[in-house]
Amino acid sequence: MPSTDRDVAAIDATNLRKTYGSEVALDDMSLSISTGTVYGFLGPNGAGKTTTMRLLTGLTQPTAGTARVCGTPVDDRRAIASHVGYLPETPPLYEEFSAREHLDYVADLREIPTETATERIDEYLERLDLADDADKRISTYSKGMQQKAAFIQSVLHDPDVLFLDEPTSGLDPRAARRIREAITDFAESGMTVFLSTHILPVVEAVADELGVLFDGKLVTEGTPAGVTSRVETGESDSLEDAFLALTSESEIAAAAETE
Ligand SMILES: Nc1ncnc2c1ncn2[C@@H]1O[C@H](COP(=O)(O)OP(=O)(O)OP(=O)(O)O)[C@@H](O)[C@H]1O
Repeated sequence: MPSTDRDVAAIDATNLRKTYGSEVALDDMSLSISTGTVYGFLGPNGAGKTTTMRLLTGLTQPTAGTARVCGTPVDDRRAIASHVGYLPETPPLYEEFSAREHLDYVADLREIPTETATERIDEYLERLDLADDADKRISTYSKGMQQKAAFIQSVLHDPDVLFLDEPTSGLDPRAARRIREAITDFAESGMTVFLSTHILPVVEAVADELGVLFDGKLVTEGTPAGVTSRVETGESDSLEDAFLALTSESEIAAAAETE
């Protein structure tokens, strides 16, 4: 069970900015996300989603601004590591290991007591239908099987805040449903889940709140239903229409600013 104090925001970012040379990846972005929230993070390619997650997990440093996760500054990498779990878009896995060996190794690095680790690993392997293949080498796995192993790796230490980059990418419908169910269960147990995905039905199914990022700026926030109803698309009332309308409005505004 995550140990977060519910009075402290799970994620608190103020005026975050990240540049790579002349490229502005993130521009003055502020966020406050309460404990136990499933936060859907949407944005077109190149909007700055991965950059945001790398900043909030302490993997990269901001050019300006500050961020805290569970009250801990993200530049305190050692302390942050115990609070966060991160499933990146291309997860690092030791392909010569089996999933079980890999997960045992990660549990060891995380200093999870052996008995607890074995219990969790068995439970997750079972839950994600990976138990029968757990002793085969990861190099023989399909993309979806690798994604499942990486997902287990990201939650093994029972983090307070879980960052997921396209967690259902490459998964068949049954596996995708298992991940969605796991996300909902985690949130019920008090974990905060920060979910970046292009798969809008996943956001609609699990997110309590969402934020839309465009060109390094947060252009809207709210509940999925709130965002959908606030945006007059003139078409159907779907989150997809709202997302497309928001990001094209932002594109027009950004073009006008540069004229
Ligand atoms: N290491 C880097 N060096 C230079 N530019 C970078 C670097 N990482 C990201 N960028 C630039 O920052 C911007 C934001 O990239 P980022 O990967 O955060 O976007 P994203 O929203 O995650 O995109 P996608 O949905 O395609 O994964 C892009 O213009 C990208 O080219």
